[in-house]
Amino acid sequence: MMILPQNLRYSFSLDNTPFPPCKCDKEGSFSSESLKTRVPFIVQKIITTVKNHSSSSSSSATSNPEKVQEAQNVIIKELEQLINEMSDPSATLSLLKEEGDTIGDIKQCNEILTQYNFTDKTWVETPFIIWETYLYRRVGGIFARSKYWSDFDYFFDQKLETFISASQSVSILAKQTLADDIATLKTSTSTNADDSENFAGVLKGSLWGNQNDLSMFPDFDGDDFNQMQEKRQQSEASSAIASKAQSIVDGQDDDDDDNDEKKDTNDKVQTALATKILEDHSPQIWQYLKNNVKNGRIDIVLDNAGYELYMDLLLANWLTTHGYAKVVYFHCKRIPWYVSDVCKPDFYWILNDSPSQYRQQRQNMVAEGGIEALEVLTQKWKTYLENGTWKLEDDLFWTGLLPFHYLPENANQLWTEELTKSDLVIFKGDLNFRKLTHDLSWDPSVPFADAIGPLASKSIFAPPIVSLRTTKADTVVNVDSDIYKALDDSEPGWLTSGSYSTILFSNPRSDN
Ligand SMILES: O=P(O)(O)OC[C@@]1(O)O[C@H](CO)[C@@H](O)[C@@H]1O
Repeated sequence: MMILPQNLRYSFSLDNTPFPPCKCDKEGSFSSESLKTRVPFIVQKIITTVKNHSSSSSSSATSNPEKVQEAQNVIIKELEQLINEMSDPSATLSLLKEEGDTIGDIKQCNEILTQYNFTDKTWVETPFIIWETYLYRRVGGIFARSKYWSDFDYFFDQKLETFISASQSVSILAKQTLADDIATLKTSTSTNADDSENFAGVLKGSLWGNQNDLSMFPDFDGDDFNQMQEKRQQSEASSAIASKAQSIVDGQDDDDDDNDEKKDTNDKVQTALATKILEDHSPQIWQYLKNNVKNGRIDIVLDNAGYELYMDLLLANWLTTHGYAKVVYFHCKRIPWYVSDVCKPDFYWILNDSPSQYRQQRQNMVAEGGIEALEVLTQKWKTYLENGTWKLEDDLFWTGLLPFHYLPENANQLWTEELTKSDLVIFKGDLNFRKLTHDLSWDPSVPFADAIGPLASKSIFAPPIVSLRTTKADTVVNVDSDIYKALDDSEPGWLTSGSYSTILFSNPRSDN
């Protein structure tokens, strides 16, 4: 493990980080491909979506079709301009247009762009996390400044596809969850041992739900939920991994002196490759919950809508029903974000509309009794929202340009009034992980708590933090060097395939 010196842990600044930020300067890298093809494709798809919507959801739209059309043309022009800038090697990040931008954080965004001279940097020179976030914020501004399109979610239809097409899985899980709920209510015989296994199950369900991220599959058409899983498997060289693991095992007799050490290494590598969880802190999280949290406050910083959100709701449901959470705060995005991130309407859609959508579209593709179970569950979740057991918030910090190292100083209210009062803050997904770790080219063995800097600091009352992430970008921390090397040697593209994951925990409130 590489431990960072204290002074480097806490003194982050955008232009002074302990490791270099991930950028697009390496030909063929994920970030460089993102700038060249993946992200422009996403913007192009927004243009198509806008063209296909002759009117927006705005109520004034129908009475003013010409104005709507005019506004549509302006939006398309600005989006095309954005695509051109991304491919222009001399273009720098321009300031966001302020006039008419109603999102609420335009001044702060432009201050950051100016303060760190991003307006003098080309896209290639700008850290990946900054330009990519800037891109989604700029698209948000283009719509927000348009009178007739300001409430239009250009990703909405795509977002629900993963939920609709996962009807089998959703309905089976609804039935199982309902059965567990009833059993828990009827008896108080559930023991901590049962809880431990059940908790690991819902936690890992929420973890793997993160594979369903449409910014990595912008052409996903929703016909088949398995299509996305299959695509992931195509990028896995499973046999290569198996043979690598085998060669490590075979090599264990080579040198008798190092036998025990080698066996430990082999076991560790094999377990990681078999479970696909490269570092798993779930036992520590469970110990913390069991011993410290009863009727507590849990926060979940959400990632993707649709199927992933459903898995997060099942996790929250379990924590609530089993008495660990008295209140769960869900944090979602204010504006459409990284294609499939949850906004408030996506959350309400699952609670209000998903059972009827299944009735209309998927009658024959759900488990028997599954829709009824989903109805009961979603009804219960609506009651949770109504009576304040669950709360849904969309602070603008989550769609701001800054990594989370700057959260305590830059989102004071969110930090002091909300997150520091939490017993556990669960950050979902890859983007949240990148923002937690500043998206640097870390030495992979740097501990999670070191990489998140101030968010692991006792002195500012940082809460216990969990990151549940399937790996879809180049940044990795808290992964054993042997495991990292085994994958790097055997499986090109493993870092960004989403096939591997980490469950990481930092607890600044513990005495250790
Ligand atoms: O946060 P999520 O949904 O898990 O992932 C978002 C994501 O697809 O966007 C980035 C590039 O756009 C990737 O690094 C990352 O995986």
